[in-house]
Amino acid sequence: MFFSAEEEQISLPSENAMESLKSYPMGSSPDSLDGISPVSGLHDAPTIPAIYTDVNVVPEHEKNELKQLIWNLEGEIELLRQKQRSLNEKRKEALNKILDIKGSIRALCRVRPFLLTDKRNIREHIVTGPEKIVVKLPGIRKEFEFEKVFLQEASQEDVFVEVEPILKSALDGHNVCVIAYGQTGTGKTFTMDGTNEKPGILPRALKELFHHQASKNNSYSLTFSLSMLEVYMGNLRDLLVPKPSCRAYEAPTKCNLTIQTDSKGLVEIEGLTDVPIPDLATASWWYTKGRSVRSTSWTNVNEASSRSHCLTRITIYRRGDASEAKEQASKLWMVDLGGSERLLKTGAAGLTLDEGRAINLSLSALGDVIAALRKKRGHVPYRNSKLTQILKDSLGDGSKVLMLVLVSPCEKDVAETICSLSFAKRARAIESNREMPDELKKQREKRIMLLKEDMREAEEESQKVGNQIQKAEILLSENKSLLSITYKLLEEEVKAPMSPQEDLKEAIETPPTFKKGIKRNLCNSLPRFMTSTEASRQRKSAAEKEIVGRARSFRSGTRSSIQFSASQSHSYADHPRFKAFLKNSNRKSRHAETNTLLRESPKCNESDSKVDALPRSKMVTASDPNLRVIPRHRRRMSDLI
Ligand SMILES: Nc1ncnc2c1ncn2[C@@H]1O[C@H](COP(=O)(O)OP(=O)(O)OP(=O)(O)O)[C@@H](O)[C@H]1O
Repeated sequence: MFFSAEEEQISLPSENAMESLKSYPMGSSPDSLDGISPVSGLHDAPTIPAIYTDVNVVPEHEKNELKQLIWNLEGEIELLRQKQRSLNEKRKEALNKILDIKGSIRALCRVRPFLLTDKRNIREHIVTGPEKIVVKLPGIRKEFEFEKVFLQEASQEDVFVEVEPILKSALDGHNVCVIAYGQTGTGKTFTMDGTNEKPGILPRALKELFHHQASKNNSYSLTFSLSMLEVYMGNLRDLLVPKPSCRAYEAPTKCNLTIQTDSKGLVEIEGLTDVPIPDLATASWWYTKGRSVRSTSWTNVNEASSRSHCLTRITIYRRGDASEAKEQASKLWMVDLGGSERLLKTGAAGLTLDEGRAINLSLSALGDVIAALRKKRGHVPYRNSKLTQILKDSLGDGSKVLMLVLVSPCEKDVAETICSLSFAKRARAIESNREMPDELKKQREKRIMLLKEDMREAEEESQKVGNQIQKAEILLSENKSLLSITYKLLEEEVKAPMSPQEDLKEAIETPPTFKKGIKRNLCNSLPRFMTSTEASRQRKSAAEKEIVGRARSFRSGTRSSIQFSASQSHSYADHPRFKAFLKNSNRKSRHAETNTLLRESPKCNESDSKVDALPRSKMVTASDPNLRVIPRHRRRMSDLI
């Protein structure tokens, strides 16, 4: 158990012992053997004194202390877990309050930068501020307030920062929706999916989810699954089916999924593929696959215009520890809506015209639902479109919605821009800042700041507690391993108790061939056939080196692992009880070793020396895996020299 460097000498014969052994004449026994009755036959054969050593240096009280330490550690880990849970609750509460103040339906606006194909006007008709956007046309001035307006130079990262709180809300168990809305070609797909160089919200969200999953700061475990579908011409099409090469009308089975709502109001789409995503690589693979089969076509406005609403669902499964055994599932919807468009402008005809009509109809239904929710109307018209039916349990009570309105900077798009901004204004859940008295506005901002501070503190504290839990768990598992080794030793001891008399009896029954390893210089009178050969001596010397080496590595390994944990875990290493235990253990080990050494020497001269041979099964060999820890194992002197 707690070995010291000196202990390795326990198993080695001292010079005196060697001398005393040499001084015994062959066939005689030392005085100390007087008490043992002679066994017939023993005197006929040359009596080889042997030394037995006992390397079991784990006294009973130390094992009990170890058990106590494990018990204490388990208790303290549980307390830390409770603390972490309450900190997480505190953080969650603060986040909910922030989101409630901001509104359960938040609206942000992003203005797309000019593209190479855009015609730029000298006169600016769109003026943007951090929270407002003003559209100016001759005789018209329209101002729209938003929680945030992203200017043309805003990066994908800037946008994602605003999405993160809603992501945390999803991780906390809420159903949430991030919806990109806007005219064709304004950057909805760019914002949601992005490019390889500039990843959008969805790939960043996946990365963030897995980052959170790996974080040790959780008192729960997380798993995720992914589904992707598009609402195309009023039909649902699974984007993750094995061979999704069809258009909606070509494969009715997977292209016309049905939506079910259970008694609790939870929505499920029958037959929709839901793939588990154990890691980011798998998630990215499925996501790329789903994206690649989305229906797009060329229009006057966008050469790869999305002709459908694309919905990506990440289901978050959250399982707490034993006290919170029930698994919770929440949905994170990422919705890239089809472009809102005036059909004449896009040059749509035939199928594309029908697609545009279908998109517009469902967008209008979505607007109605959001407006009804905002006004807290008794009836919410979810059933008016497939899109709103699917999102029913993620738009209503307890859910959070983030709507990103994408607009074009071009003058030719002004009418569309005003339509999109009006849609978002209708959807906003709270009164805009402009309509709020200054005093109230300030109070609101201050409250949000305080809550953010609370959230940050709780997060930091929870992180620290998470680290403490991790360190305590390492320490606990080390101590458990030590204890299990100890019990293994005890079991072995129980299985094979060996009294000196038994040893003696067995020695008598041992075939004489076993005596091969006895050295001639120990007993000059040994017959030549009983002495070891040069090869066997070399083997034994190698075996002995291995024995010593193993013992040393075990001891140093054991100690270093404890020191590692102790130095890592401030809370436990600094704990007076733990310090005392380690100190005590080391002291006791040394004490035990010294005692063993003192005890063993006379023992060698007593009963053991009368036994000249043990069967191989009772001997410790270099290849014995239990050698490092065998209690009371006995080694014959003759095997070591
Ligand atoms: N913020 C931006 N920065 C750089 N390029 C952008 C940005 N937003 C959009 N674009 C570019 O504008 C073009 C149209 O964008 P995108 O396809 O995302 O529009 P959309 O709104 O999804 O259109 P549709 O509704 O027809 O699918 C793309 O070439 C895209 O790379």
